[in-house]
Amino acid sequence: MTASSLIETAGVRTPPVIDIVEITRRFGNHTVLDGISLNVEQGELFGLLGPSGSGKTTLIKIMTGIDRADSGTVRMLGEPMPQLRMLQRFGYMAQSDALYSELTAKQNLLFFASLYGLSGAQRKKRIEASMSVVDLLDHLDKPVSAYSGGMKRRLSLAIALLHEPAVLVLDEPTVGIDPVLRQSIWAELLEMRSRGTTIILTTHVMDEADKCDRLGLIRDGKLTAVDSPEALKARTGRSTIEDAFIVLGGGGLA
Ligand SMILES: Nc1ncnc2c1ncn2[C@@H]1O[C@H](COP(=O)(O)OP(=O)(O)OP(=O)(O)O)[C@@H](O)[C@H]1O
Repeated sequence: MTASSLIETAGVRTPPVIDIVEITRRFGNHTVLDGISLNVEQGELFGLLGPSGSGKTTLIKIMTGIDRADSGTVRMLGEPMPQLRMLQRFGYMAQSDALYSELTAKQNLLFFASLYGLSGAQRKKRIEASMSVVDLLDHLDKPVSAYSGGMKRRLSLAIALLHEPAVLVLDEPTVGIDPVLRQSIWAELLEMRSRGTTIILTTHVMDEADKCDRLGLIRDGKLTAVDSPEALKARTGRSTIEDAFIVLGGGGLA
């Protein structure tokens, strides 16, 4: 770990929750991530932005140990990744839903609860709390095959929240979710952050980007800017994040 990757908190050096050093990932001769380094600190809400195909999902998969980098290192909560036992310490919501469609929502939740080591009254409480956040309590016993696309996204988010993980990694969590529910999900994310949860997410939605503590822009395999939304706007003299990133990255984000 580099000296700069440590923060000083009340005299105690706390390692970053995510510590990425010089990650490179190639698919064939296409270098998707080119020497990316990034720290995310405890309790931060960090947003990754970038044009479609810029490598956001690839970086997130490497962070969580689902994919491996060709070179570079990743630590989560001080542990080198990938590591199976870390599954209990972070929640991950993939872009494409990883659900068992022939099972009911509840059976899916019970499966992930056992993976996370939840049982008994705690398991029941957490299933109800997570499904309440995504407004799916009335649909617990429906097979996932009968869920709409948006309901599947919401169930995937409930699964990521199920074990109250220290770290939440969410790949476009609100795609396909209506504006009212999107707001209540954001209220919950902000509440979780205030309780100390570290949240890393990707988004194409600019008002969501504005709610993040810091943003990272990926472009052509590199992190071209990392800063708070306010600082990025001030630095570029633009009033919106979208315009700021066009200045910083030389292109649109969609
Ligand atoms: N398994 C793979 N094999 C080959 N190429 C891949 C693979 N996974 C990703 N890529 C390529 O890597 C690049 C980055 O993809 P990635 O999914 O990380 O982008 P993204 O920024 O998340 O895009 P979006 O915003 O559209 O979700 C793309 O060109 C994609 O085609």
